[in-house]
Amino acid sequence: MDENGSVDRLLEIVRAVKAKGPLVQCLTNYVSMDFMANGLLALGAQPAMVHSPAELDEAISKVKAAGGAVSINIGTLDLSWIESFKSAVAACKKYNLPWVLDPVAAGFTALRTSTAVELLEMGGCGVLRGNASEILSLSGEDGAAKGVDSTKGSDGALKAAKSLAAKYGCVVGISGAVDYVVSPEGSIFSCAHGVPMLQKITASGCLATRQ
Ligand SMILES: Nc1ncnc2c1ncn2[C@@H]1O[C@H](COP(=O)(O)OP(=O)(O)O)[C@@H](O)[C@H]1O
Ligand SMILES: Cc1ncsc1CCOP(=O)(O)O
Repeated sequence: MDENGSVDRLLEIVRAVKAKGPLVQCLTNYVSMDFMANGLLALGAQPAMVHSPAELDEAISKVKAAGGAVSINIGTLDLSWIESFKSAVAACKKYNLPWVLDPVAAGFTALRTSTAVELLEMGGCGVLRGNASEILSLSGEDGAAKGVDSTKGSDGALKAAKSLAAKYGCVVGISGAVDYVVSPEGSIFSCAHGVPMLQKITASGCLATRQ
């Protein structure tokens, strides 16, 4: 973390997560399901991949009661996933539970950009985390996404992240060589500890969003 951040505070948060073992309900893509479940277990959380509209309301009410979290990842988008995402956001709003969004490949196709924007417009997003191309495209710029990957550096998306954070009242994370976290008020935390090899395995960004 930079001079504004605190490694001690970060470690404190990691320890608190391990102590609590939060239930994290994920609506995520087929590519990352197993990797994300294992990554959450490694962190000390308890993953549950639940995405059917037939059980989302009940599941999310129980996640709320358990003090857990809901995360939405649009990675393998289709019309039935969109229905699930909207049901999940509606249930999060009903139970007053903030949710996390990973707008995978926003900007690569119009459906991905519009779906992510529609979900954000529904309200209640607590954290939005994407790569630079995704964050730029959500703020209306040309993010030049190359499929699920970014062609831009994370610092190039800082202005867009600030504007999205203010507009939707959520924390915005941009991953890349330097990971940035922007608060709704515009404070910026940075972590210049990118791991280039993480670009060589799929779903590392998906996992980062969950954590
Ligand atoms: N150019 C880079 N140099 C070093 N590390 C990187 C770079 N790009 C991404 N990473 C690492 O990969 C992680 C996942 O980020 P990223 O690849 O941007 O996510 P996504 O999979 O959503 O595109 C980051 O947290 C960072 O550690
Ligand atoms: C390759 C791929 N295709 C659809 S989802 C997915 C995984 C994307 O993972 P990440 O956004 O972490 O690169």
